[in-house]
Amino acid sequence: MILVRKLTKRYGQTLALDNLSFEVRPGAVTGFLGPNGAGKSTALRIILGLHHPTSGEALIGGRRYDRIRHPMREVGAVLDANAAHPGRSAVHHLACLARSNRIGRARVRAVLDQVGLADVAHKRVGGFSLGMRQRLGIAAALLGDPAVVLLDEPINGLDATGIRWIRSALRTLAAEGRTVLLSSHLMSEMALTVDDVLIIGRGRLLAETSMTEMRDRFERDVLVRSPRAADLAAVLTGLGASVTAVETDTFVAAGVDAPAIAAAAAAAAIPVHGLTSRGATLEDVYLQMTGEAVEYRSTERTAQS
Ligand SMILES: Nc1ncnc2c1ncn2[C@@H]1O[C@H](COP(=O)(O)OP(=O)(O)OP(=O)(O)O)[C@@H](O)[C@H]1O
Repeated sequence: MILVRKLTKRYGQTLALDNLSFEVRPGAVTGFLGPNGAGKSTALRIILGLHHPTSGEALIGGRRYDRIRHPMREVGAVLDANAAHPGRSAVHHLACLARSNRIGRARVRAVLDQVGLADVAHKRVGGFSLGMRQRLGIAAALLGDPAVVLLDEPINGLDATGIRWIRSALRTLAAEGRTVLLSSHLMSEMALTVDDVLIIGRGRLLAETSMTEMRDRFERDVLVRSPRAADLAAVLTGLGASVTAVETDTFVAAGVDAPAIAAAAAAAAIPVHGLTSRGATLEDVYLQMTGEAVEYRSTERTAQS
């Protein structure tokens, strides 16, 4: 569990975090989303004790990072996929980290297996692709078998195979009961990856919600096509939906989602030729939210100057 309470961080004139509070629960993948400069890295660095907040605090399992006796055993982080020295082999890199953190050598082999790098364990990191370096970063983060895992932009720049691998690795970590927090500036990267989402803009929390709730809130109605449109419309009205005819074979249903329409049509043996969920896409909603945050900030700045 990560708890961030009233975190404020100033860098000179820049207010990077502005009274930011949120919680990240165990057993789920949480996305930390915001445009460039929103304050994501600053918050992650404060959680990891690398930067000091101007005020407020960040707690991991109830304690500040600098009060944790064996940090690698409680929290693992991947801030930079290029953190390993290019001249070292993967196994050497991990063995050094394990030794300096008093972690048994057996964990090195275990994490290499876990991230699928066992076959290239003795190869120099300099020859690794970005996807392999990202896996090595995750292996390093998992060395101490921590309950909390933080990743800064882990998907950025990866190819489709790398993205698929990261997604399933994060799902596994969450299913093991760990707290998993990853940052990104792209909603498209988060939509298929995370359970919960925190959206920040200009250092402020804009939304703290689940992906399911985001979808439910913004996918508004369904365009339905059926050769027996009138019959299907009557069935859906009976279920409490409101229906507006568009053409003889097409109508719009609100208050009922596409899976429920499909199920109702199947139960009544009515053929369906098309179901299209409509409304703002997650990307639209995100851009609208963060765009407003940018506008708010520019007004504030003008007022101050
Ligand atoms: N060490 C620093 N000194 C001065 N200003 C900084 C420092 N680190 C961050 N900032 C500023 O604080 C704000 C938040 O930056 P931060 O890097 O945390 O955002 P971010 O959401 O991680 O962005 P990105 O997606 O671009 O990495 C920005 O205005 C940035 O310029």
